[in-house]
Amino acid sequence: MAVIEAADLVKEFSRPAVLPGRLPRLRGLFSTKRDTTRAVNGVNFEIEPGELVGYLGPNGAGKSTTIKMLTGILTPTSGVCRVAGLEPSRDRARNARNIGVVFGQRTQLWYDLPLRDSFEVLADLYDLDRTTYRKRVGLFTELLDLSEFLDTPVRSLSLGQRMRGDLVAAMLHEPSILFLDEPTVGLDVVAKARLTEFIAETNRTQGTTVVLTTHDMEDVERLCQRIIVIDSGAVLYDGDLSRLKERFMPHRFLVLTLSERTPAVRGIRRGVDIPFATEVEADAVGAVLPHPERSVVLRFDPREVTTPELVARASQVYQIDELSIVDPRLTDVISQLYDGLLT
Ligand SMILES: Nc1ncnc2c1ncn2[C@@H]1O[C@H](COP(=O)(O)OP(=O)(O)OP(=O)(O)O)[C@@H](O)[C@H]1O
Repeated sequence: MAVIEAADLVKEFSRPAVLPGRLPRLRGLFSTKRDTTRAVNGVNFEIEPGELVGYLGPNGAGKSTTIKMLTGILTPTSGVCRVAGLEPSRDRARNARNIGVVFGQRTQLWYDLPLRDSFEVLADLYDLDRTTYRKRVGLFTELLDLSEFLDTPVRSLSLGQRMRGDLVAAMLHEPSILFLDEPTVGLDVVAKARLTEFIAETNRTQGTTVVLTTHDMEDVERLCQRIIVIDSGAVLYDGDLSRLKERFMPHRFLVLTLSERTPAVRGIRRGVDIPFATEVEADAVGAVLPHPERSVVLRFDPREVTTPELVARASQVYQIDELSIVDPRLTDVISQLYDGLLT
């Protein structure tokens, strides 16, 4: 049975209309006109216990608004959401016991207190006994490499340390559901790797259900089996990441660096026809090529031609120094989805 459900979920924000003319703010005070934004526009999905789902979409798509409804911070305008059987906005306190939340843009830790004190306050809030509290703080801070910062005031922590602190705070009561809204934004590669490893491990070993919003496709590739993509408040795609890739990214790239001895490298490239492969611009692979002036990028579909076959054919035509196979980037497919280019 689904642990998180959204059924025809809608959220509208309304505010006094901005009126034309002089002193618009003052005029707004006396006007009954309002502007309405439909941030979430009839969203439906069901998430099963133990799933790790990426909730993706361009800026302003309605991701955070959905998460805020699922955490009980916002009340839906219409439709329903349920989290572990509860309607979050009606049962906020009980819902809070089942969920952990991290908003990457905002901390739930007390800025002037040492990290440890924030954890203590939260432990009191959740009625944790001392032994459980110590065990969990010990375990989580060790896993997230945070033990040496327990006595540092939050305001003196780096962004990565603070974010890891936020994750510990969200996990102290061992919630069965985690909502992570851009948890890796602004982190360096090491901090990001530590955080994503922790999330994956928690999902794997504890069976924690995780809903993750992010703009970072590396996080998505590393963590999510399933993605829900929304735009303008409505679901564009809901399904397995691997199926999305099979459907929209079946091709691969063979990148050849031609030998310097190849006479008139660029001349030779023109008009060459290799069956089952199409020569494309170097930027199609999305990586910096070490020798762009003598590189050839061939796009091919592995269902039509195997890599050894293609390499054999290419070597009949080119003198090759090096070659590599590159997968297309998820980020390209996702942006095409956002742009309505994929159906
Ligand atoms: N409190 C609010 N009052 C009015 N409009 C709001 C409010 N919160 C969000 N919105 C609007 O609702 C829409 C969806 O915003 P939301 O923050 O959910 O998007 P998002 O997908 O999380 O975007 P981002 O990736 O930029 O964080 C946007 O047009 C935003 O301006």
